[in-house]
Amino acid sequence: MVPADRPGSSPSASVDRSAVGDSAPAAATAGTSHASRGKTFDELFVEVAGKWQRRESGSSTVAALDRGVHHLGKKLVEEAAEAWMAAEHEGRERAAEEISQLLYWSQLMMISLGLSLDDVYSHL
Ligand SMILES: N=c1c2ncn([C@@H]3O[C@H](COP(=O)(O)OP(=O)(O)OP(=O)(O)O)[C@@H](O)[C@H]3O)c2ncn1[C@@H]1O[C@H](COP(=O)(O)O)[C@@H](O)[C@H]1O
Repeated sequence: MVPADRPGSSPSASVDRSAVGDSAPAAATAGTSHASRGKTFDELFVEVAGKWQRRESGSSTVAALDRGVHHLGKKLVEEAAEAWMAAEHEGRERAAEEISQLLYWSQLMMISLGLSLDDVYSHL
């Protein structure tokens, strides 16, 4: 469980409304060329942040966020290592799959800390 005094410790505190509120339909329709091959980073963020905000039952995202930053950090490192190994030994397709999981766990860490997409994009 995330400590109560940690930023983003509650669903309402963890989600930037600009990321999941009225912008959700726009995010879902933007970049429709991605529709046939998965989702964009922004679309996934809106989806998982919304699940956390609603405390959606049965969501593995909510269960993972409930375990807190330490768990998320371990998953982040695990997926980074798997992405590295896949890149060196398993080919581009497997590397792409592992990198997608790295992006997912990065998003969960962002949500746990109450970081918005813009908070991160401002450093790019
Ligand atoms: N994109 C992802 C995603 N990427 C990775 N993962 C999780 O990361 C784990 C990594 O898989 P690995 O193969 O490395 O590990 P594993 O051995 O299978 O599982 P572990 O033992 O590591 O838990 C997966 O088992 C998932 O739990 C994801 N879980 C969910 N999503 C998406 O997030 C959205 C919300 O999902 P739910 O919260 O489950 O509804 C949906 O669009 C999902 O597709």
